[in-house]
Amino acid sequence: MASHLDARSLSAWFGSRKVLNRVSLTMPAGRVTALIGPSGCGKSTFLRILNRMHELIPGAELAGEVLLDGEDIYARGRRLTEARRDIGMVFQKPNPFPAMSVYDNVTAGLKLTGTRVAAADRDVLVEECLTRAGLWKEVRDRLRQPGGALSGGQQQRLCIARSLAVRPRILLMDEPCSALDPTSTRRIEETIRELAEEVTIVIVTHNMQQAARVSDRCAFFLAEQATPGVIVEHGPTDVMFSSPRDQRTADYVEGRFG
Ligand SMILES: Nc1ncnc2c1ncn2[C@@H]1O[C@H](COP(=O)(O)OP(=O)(O)OP(=O)(O)O)[C@@H](O)[C@H]1O
Repeated sequence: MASHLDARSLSAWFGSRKVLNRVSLTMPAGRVTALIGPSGCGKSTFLRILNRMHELIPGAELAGEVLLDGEDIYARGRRLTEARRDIGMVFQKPNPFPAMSVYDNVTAGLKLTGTRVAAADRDVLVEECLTRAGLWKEVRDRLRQPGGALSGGQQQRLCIARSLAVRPRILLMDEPCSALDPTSTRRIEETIRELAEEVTIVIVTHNMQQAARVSDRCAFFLAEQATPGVIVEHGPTDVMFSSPRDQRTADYVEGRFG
């Protein structure tokens, strides 16, 4: 069952510099939401707030609420590890443990998040996650080889499989294809579409074609003239691309700036 995520009036600071101002966005269950906007407008910061990674940066502050199926992940008594298990993250650069086997890479997150899986069930879990990440057929005969021996695109799908192993409710992806070639990019995009029914996905992308291909909804972030980032407009992807309400959205999606 996919979950929904609600960001309510999120503001963020690095030291005294405010970089997000009262940003609210609903990311519906079982949908892919793309965060788009020029460099430096706060997309990655917003994403890091969604799974409590922002607070790890020295000097970083935030205000607002993040509700996962109605429950605030920042509420007192909610543990950091709980939010991290429920809300997984895939980064720009594939980051498998290079010397660890493909198999062990998939199960690496279990211990870290305190997820128990009986030894007898691990083979099934590894196959399931690699299948869902669209990698099983390519690696089933290489499960004991190091993760670092895979191609860049395969490594990124291995990272997706690793994220899935702890059964997240939400998957955040920060420019997951920017280090990949076009073929690997298309493969990851297919994987995103296949996963979307079960896991709610939020993806940051600079590639407008990619946003149009993979997302159901889009949010356009902008930080004008050194003001903090805000969401100018959000809505169904086809509307954002074909008939945006705001001229700045139209200019951005048509490639006139950023
Ligand atoms: N660790 C940090 N310390 C200080 N300032 C930071 C830090 N990380 C980001 N910032 C600043 O916060 C603002 C928002 O950055 P962020 O990375 O969230 O933007 P972005 O929209 O994701 O950009 P890009 O598309 O280039 O990745 C920028 O002005 C950036 O310089």
